[in-house]
Amino acid sequence: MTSASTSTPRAHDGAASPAAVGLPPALPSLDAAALDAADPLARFRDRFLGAGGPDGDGVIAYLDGNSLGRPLADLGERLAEFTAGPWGNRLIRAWDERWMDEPVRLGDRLAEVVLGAGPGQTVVADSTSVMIYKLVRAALDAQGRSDARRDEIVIDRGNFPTDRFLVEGIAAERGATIRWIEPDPTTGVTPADVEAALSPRTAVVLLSHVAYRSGFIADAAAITDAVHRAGALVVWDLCHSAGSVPLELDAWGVDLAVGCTYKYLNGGPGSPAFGYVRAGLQDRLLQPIWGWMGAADPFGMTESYTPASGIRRFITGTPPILAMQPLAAMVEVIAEAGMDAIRAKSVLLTEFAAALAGRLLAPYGVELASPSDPAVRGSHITLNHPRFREVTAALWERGVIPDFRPPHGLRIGLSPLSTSFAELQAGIEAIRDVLAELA
Ligand SMILES: Cc1ncc(COP(=O)(O)O)c(C=O)c1O
Ligand SMILES: Nc1c(O)cccc1C(=O)C[C@H](N)C(=O)O
Repeated sequence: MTSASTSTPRAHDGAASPAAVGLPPALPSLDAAALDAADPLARFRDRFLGAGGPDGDGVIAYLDGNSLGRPLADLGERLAEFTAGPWGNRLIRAWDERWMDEPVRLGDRLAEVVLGAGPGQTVVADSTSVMIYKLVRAALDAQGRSDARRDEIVIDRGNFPTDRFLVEGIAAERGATIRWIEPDPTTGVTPADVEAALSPRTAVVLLSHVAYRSGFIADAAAITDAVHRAGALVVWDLCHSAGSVPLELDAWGVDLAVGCTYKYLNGGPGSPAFGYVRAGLQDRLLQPIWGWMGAADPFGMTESYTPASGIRRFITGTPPILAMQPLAAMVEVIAEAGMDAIRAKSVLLTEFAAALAGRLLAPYGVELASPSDPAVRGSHITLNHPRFREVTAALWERGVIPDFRPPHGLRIGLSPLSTSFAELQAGIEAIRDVLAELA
C-alpha cells in the first residue's frame, strides 16, 4: 500500500471485521447447481425482469448489476398505477398530499433498511455527482468558516472519476488545495493512508466505501474516527455499497454520505441519488445550490433564500418523484430479503467467482485485481488480462455482460438478489472460451 505518507503499511490494514460485514462460512463447494439449490434468496430472482428465466434478448449471464441493476418484474404495473393514480387522478394536489415529503420519507426508509441510519438525515434528490458537489462544498465552506486554515480536501487517486473531477472543480472554485492519497490499486484506501494525509489544514475527506475497480471495502468506522480526531469532516461515496454491503452510518459517526440508486438499488437509468447528513451537522451546513424546494417556505414565494432547517435544506429543485418509484419498490424487496442475507450471498458469489477464475482463467494469465479476503471485498471482483478489452466485446456479443474498465480490467458485478451461481459459472466459462479462441 502506498500513500502520501512515509508510514509502513500493514497487511489488510483497514479490514472490516468479518462480524461487521456478516461473513458466512467458507464457500461450501464449486457446484453451481448445489449452491443455487441451497440459496435462501433464490426465490427473489423471479422478482426481476429477465433474471428468473430466459430474458428474450439472449442474455446468458448479466454480470453488470453494479452499473445498472435489472428492473423489478412488476415495475411496468407499478408505474401504470402511479400514472393513473397519484399523477393522473390527484394531479397537482398530490404535491400537498404526498410528494412534498417524498424525498425525506423515501430517504428515511432507505436509511432504515440499507444505510443503518435514523430518520431525518437522508434525502433522495439530484444525481450522485450533483449531490457530491453540494455536500463536499457545504462541508468545505463550513470548515473554512470555523477555522480559516482548513483549506484542504483529501481524496484518493483510485476514486471514481466524478468524485475526483468534482473535487478538482471545487478546489478551483474555492481556492482549496487537494491532498491526494495513492492507494494500492488492487485493494484501496486504508486508515493508515488517511492518517498520513490528515493535518490541521484538512477540511474534508471524500472517499468511496467500496472501491469501484477493486471492490475493496474501506474501514469506514476507523477512517471516520481518524478524520474526526484531526478535526475534519468525512463524505463517504456509497455507490458500490448501498444495497450490497450492510452499512451503519449512525454507529460509525459518519458526517455525510452520497450514493447512487441505479446499481444494487435497481432504481433504473439515471435514478436520483441519496444524500445523508448527520443530524447534528445539518444546520451548520449551507449547500451551494440554492433552490426554492430547499428553502424554508417554498410556497411563500419569498424575496430571498432562507434555507429550510434540517435535511430538507439539501434539496434544490422539484424532487424527481416519478424516478423515485422503482427505488421505493426495491427498498421494500431489500427489507424483505434483509441486508445480512444479501451480504451473505454476495460473499458466496464473489468467493465462487474468484475460485472459478483461479481454476479456469488463471491458466490464461488472468489475475485477480480485487482483495482475496471476502471480509474486505464488496459485491464485485475485477480480473486483469491485457486482452480484456476485446474479450469484453466478444462476451457482449454472446450474451455475457460484464464490464471493462481500462487499462485491462474486466469487472464482474454480482447482484445478490438477481444473480444465480449457474449464471455466474456460465459467464466465467464464456470468458475462458473467448480467451482460448484468442490464444
Ligand atoms: C463511486 C461512484 N461515484 C459516482 C458515480 C456516478 O455518479 P452519477 O450518478 O452522477 O453519474 C459512480 C458510477 O457511475 C460511481 O461508481
Ligand atoms: N452511471 C453509469 C452510467 O450512467 C452509464 C454507464 C455506467 C455507469 C456506471 O454506473 C459506471 C459505474 N459507476 C462504475 O463503477 O464504473
